[in-house]
Amino acid sequence: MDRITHTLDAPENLLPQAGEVNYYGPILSLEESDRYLAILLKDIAWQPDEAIIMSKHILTKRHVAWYANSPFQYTYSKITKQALPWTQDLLELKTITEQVSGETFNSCLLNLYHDGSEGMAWHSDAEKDLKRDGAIGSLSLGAERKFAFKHKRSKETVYILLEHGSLLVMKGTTQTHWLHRLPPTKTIHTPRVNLTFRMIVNQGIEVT
Ligand SMILES: O=C(O)CCC(=O)C(=O)O
Ligand SMILES: [Fe+2]
Repeated sequence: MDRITHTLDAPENLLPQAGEVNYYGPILSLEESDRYLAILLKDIAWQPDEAIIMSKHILTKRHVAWYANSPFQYTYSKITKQALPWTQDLLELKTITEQVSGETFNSCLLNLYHDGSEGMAWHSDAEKDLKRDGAIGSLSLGAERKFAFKHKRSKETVYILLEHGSLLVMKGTTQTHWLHRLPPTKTIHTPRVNLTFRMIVNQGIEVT
């Protein structure tokens, strides 16, 4: 598969206004997708996500992990996490995502949804440590799940199915004007791994 050609023909913007979301479909072969899914399920340092919501300490069923170029600290849902060094497989997936999207990333937040009962609520990824209007490259492996965008003011909603081995790129003012979520579903009984490649800019808090 000649992945580099994809940068020349970025797919149409899925959003009708105020942001840019490109869905490239599967960018890995089925064999590569199956292989990376099995490796990531086994090798990633998966842990429940922690958050402080309305003064309550929450541990999610969904598991997460955080990798980056250097041991950045990253604050997300009021909890500060420290990045782990890239594994070989994550670096390969980062390179592929960069080649296809034409973007550059220095970190990756991974999510493991064990089955359809786990999802992610409406949010936007606009934390202060993220590059403003920077691209987020979202690679999906495993169970095919529905993903939704909702415009913050008009409430207009856009849905997309995220296939095994596929890439979705969110950029421009998407995080300013749109929320996104992964709805839970009763019909999925197998795991999904999602990798969101990001660009962290607040290097002042990098731990060396
Ligand atoms: O699982 C997904 O596809 C999206 C995850 C997400 O939105 C995030 O990690 O911020
Ligand atoms: Fe997100």
